[in-house]
Amino acid sequence: MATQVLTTTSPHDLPVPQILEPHQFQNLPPFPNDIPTAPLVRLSLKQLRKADSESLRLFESCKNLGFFYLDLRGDVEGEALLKEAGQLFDFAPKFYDLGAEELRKYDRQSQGSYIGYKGFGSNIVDEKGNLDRSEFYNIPKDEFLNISPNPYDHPQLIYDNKPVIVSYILHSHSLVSFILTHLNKHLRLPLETLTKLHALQSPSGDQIRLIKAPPQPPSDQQLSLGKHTDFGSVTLLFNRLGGLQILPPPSIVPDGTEPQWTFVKPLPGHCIVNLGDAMTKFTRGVLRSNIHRVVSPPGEQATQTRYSLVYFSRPNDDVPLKGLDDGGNEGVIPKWEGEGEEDGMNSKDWILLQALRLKSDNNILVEERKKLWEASGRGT
Ligand SMILES: O=C(O)CCC(=O)C(=O)O
Ligand SMILES: [Fe+2]
Repeated sequence: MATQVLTTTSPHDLPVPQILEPHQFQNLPPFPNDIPTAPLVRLSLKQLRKADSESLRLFESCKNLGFFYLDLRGDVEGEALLKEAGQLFDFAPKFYDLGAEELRKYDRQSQGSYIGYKGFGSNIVDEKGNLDRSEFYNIPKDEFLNISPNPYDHPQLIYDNKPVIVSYILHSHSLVSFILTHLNKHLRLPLETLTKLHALQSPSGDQIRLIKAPPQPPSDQQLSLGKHTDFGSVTLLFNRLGGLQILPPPSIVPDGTEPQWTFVKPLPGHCIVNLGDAMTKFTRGVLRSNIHRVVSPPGEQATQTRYSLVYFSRPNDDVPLKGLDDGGNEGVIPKWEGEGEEDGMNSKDWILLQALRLKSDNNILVEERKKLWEASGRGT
């Protein structure tokens, strides 16, 4: 791969400490080396800062698969994010030790909000009406940056860790903006179109999600998280254990073979980046929001509790989810060819609808759950 020679020193080239997250990988059984893994392209943040070829690889990955690895090592901001992700992985077990009874006080699903806690088994995961096998806690950007007019309350342990949470939000948002800048360029959109739709200080559904999935009994395995695409724009994901699977599009599997659910192997020093539905809508299908799900970790890893850490970036609340106007720079985003004006639900309503539509529990009859699954459109 061709790289450009740097003639100036940028702040991103400063020496960086080698801290990061080694213990969290070292203390776990290894990811098996005899199972197929998903063909995510591995990009480097450091290269992305300086090499056009890396930027092009990013664009291609976002068109072909909508998922890629990003090596954060060797970059000041990248390493800061890795360090904070490591701190949040240390925080997660302590946080979930508060127990479901305590955390349920922060479940706002019945009030029509996805902020806070989602208990074990409260979403439908498949056409049979089975329930999920994971807990979430969603921490909203707006509340922690003090731009939410009506913040909810959270467990004290969250406030005790506010500095790392705020810093993780800022670094994640900044990394997403950087990725959006590259996509903006390749989509030939007017300067800053995408970053203005994702302004840090404007209200949005951006959030951190901390996930816990305990080991499942070998004789009774269900999906930990049902198949889905993310609803927002760009998702940054940190995994220690396997369990995440993608269903690759037919275009990238060998001719004559059917796409199979395939594990994404977690890599130390990297985050997994994937695009959500908003990016597909903005680009009328040029960029891909790929389907994925979470199952029990593979091999020996199945004996472990799986934590995972997500940052969901979403368009600002008032942004309509429809094709973007390329300002006359023809050629990348196809023109709207439907009847009349293109219509788009605003981001806030879209996220809320998607986030709550599979809400359920054991008190709802299986037949009802199957209907909810069908109505969600995820069976297709
Ligand atoms: O836990 C993971 O690896 C993925 C989580 C995920 O896809 C989600 O929360 O949308
Ligand atoms: Fe997801």
